[in-house]
Amino acid sequence: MYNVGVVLRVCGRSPDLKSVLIMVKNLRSGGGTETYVLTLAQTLKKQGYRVGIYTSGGTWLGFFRKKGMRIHIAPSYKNSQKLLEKMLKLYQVVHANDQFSVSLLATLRPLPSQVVVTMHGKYFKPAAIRKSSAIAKAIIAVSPPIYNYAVRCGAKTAKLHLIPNGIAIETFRPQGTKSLRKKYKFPAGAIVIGYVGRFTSEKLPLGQRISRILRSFKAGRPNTRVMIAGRLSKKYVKKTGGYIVAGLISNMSDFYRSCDVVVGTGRVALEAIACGKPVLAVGCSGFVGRVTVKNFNYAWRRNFGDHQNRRVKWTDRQLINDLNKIMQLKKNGKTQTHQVRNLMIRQFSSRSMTKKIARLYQKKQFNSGINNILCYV
Ligand SMILES: CC(=O)N[C@H]1[C@@H](OP(=O)(O)OP(=O)(O)OC[C@H]2O[C@@H](n3ccc(=O)[nH]c3=O)[C@H](O)[C@@H]2O)O[C@H](CO)[C@@H](O)[C@@H]1O
Ligand SMILES: O=P([O-])([O-])O[C@@H]1[C@@H](O)[C@H](O)[C@@H](O)[C@H](O)[C@@H]1O
Repeated sequence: MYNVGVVLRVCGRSPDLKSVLIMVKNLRSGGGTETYVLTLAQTLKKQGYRVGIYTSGGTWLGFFRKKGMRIHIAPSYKNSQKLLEKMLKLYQVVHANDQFSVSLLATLRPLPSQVVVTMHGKYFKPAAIRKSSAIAKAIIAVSPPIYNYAVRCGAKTAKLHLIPNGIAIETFRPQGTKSLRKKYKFPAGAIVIGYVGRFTSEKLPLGQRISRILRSFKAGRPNTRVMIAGRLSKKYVKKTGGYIVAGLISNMSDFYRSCDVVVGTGRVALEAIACGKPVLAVGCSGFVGRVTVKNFNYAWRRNFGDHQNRRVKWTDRQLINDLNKIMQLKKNGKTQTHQVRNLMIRQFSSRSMTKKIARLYQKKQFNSGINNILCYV
């Protein structure tokens, strides 16, 4: 019997790289980096990959374990070279998701050869981007502004790939329960507006501002209810009758389905669209407004308000006007929402994201940077 690896090598190809160690220093609850990692890991597993997660732990460790993830804990992350070297013998590819992981990988000797890095936001410092460019065979930017930012920081374009976030559309779908309406005893015909985002770091002022606007929007509208969700929302926002502060939610699809409109950005916007809801996109970098078929591409090129080359100011009035418009849309609005969902599903499913990423895992040669960007926009 021939050994498959030997046969492939004789043919000039390397064996399939079907095991991946995904690195993320912190597993914090309700964060986009964490849900990206979880979605990627689950989809890879479905496609036959062996997946491990290398982390120092965090408040979402139990949640990840419950989802069946194999976790390798390095309590002292920064100094965990010995453990990481051991782990790297068990996996063929390593996929880093933050700058701490890149820095740790860069201290190994010899350097691992099969490194892929995803940049989720501008919090990747320029030095970490240059390090990624030196050690990785591929760097993924999750949106065009992050791609441009990486280029400006000195990443080699031949290694850069624009691959948008992917959403598990089998979980985030219109069909299913709307149990939060029952839990919070909303009347049958209530109009429910939901805001979702972590109340930490750069997203704290955004969350506080939107919560304030929604509170005043609700006043004088007895049939309207507001639900605020996200890590630490309970610390920063006060609940009052009909204005619910739900805190951290672990079953987000149920939350979206319980809403009539969702305000959010980044993955939140994509997930709510997948659940068939009209979305008002506003994020750390600016305001997009209602996501429509017409502005869908514009919205995605800004990661639904989270990423932009320059931060753009917006007014409370813009958000209120768009909310009013969404409330007034009836049948026509439903058709639009359905069409937006179709666009989303075509481009942002976890299957299609993982397919593109798996191609990078298998990749040996680099294309020119121009090809990389044209493939995905
Ligand atoms: C400022 C910035 O650059 N942020 C980026 C960061 O995510 P960031 O952490 O800012 O968050 P996102 O809004 O993209 O996603 C939040 C995630 O947390 C989940 N959630 C939220 C609240 C809650 O109570 N429970 C819960 O599970 C949501 O379902 C969602 O999947 O990485 C994401 C993935 O590449 C990008 O899309 C974001 O643009
Ligand atoms: O700032 P914080 O909320 O402690 O942690 C956050 C993570 O939960 C999030 O997933 C990531 O995308 C952010 O950049 C940040 O690291």
